[in-house]
Amino acid sequence: MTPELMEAGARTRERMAAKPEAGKSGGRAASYSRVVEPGTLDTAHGGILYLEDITVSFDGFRALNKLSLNIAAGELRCIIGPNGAGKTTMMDVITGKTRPDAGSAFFGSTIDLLRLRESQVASIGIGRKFQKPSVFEQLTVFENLELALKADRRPRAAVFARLSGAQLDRIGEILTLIHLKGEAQRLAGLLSHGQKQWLEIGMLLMQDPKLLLLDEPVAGMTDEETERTAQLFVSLQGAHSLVVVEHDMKFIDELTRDDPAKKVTVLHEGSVLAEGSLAQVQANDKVVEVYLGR
Ligand SMILES: Nc1ncnc2c1ncn2[C@@H]1O[C@H](COP(=O)(O)OP(=O)(O)OP(=O)(O)O)[C@@H](O)[C@H]1O
Repeated sequence: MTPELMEAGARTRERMAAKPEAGKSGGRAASYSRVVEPGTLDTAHGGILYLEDITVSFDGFRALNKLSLNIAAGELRCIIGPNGAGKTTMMDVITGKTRPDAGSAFFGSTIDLLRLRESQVASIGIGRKFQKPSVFEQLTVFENLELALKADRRPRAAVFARLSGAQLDRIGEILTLIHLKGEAQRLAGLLSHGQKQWLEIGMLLMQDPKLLLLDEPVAGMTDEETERTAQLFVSLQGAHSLVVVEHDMKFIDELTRDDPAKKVTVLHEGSVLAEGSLAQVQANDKVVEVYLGR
């Protein structure tokens, strides 16, 4: 092989390893290297979420200001930041609820999130948990999970359709994971606040999302429930990617305890102020000034 050919090959490999170009749809480089089904999640380059230079303005006020953030496949990323930092707006952009004025957002290398509607984002494997639990209080825990499995979301249709053995097994697994095995036949409305949060997380897991977005999941939980939730999330990393927005530093500490190098991102005024291990961001003067020192 000539040096020119080797050089050209190296350049092609570099291009293929690069993440998608900002603003372009579909990650052309990825399609050179292997066959990727349209709409299929491609994490071969290691990343599951790429936000680049996202800007969102509300009446001239920049809620997000050239925000860039990359999440690796299987990663559990904690996002902290003071009130108004842009955390919810960032989730809204990822899930198609808010369209940015500028920037790009890719799910894996090839799926351009900015071209999808909110309902499509949910169906490609991005699950979002809002702060307030929204379970069907008049149904049992089991029926809530059953409902989350079904395409037809009307409670009566879902409850009366027969479940396959595999589906029953899956519900059993999730019940164990969310610590509600003993409560399966209990009405969801009778659960504690923390248990309702777990049930809703279980309902998301029934859809087997690749990326879970969790907005202040432990707000209102007891210390014990918070610790169990941290254990649950840590057990999900790897098989799922998780982005956890949280104010509770004790919870962040519990989420990062298995790996002290685990990244924590601090948002401030719509941009990333700092990123690093929990110890690093806690020792960062800018972070102390805008957030932790308050
Ligand atoms: N629909 C909207 N119209 C106008 N301003 C908005 C809108 N949504 C958010 N904002 C503003 O954008 C900024 C970022 O808000 P956002 O809710 O994303 O912050 P946050 O980090 O989630 O805050 P919190 O921790 O309080 O939930 C805030 O100043 C907020 O007032």
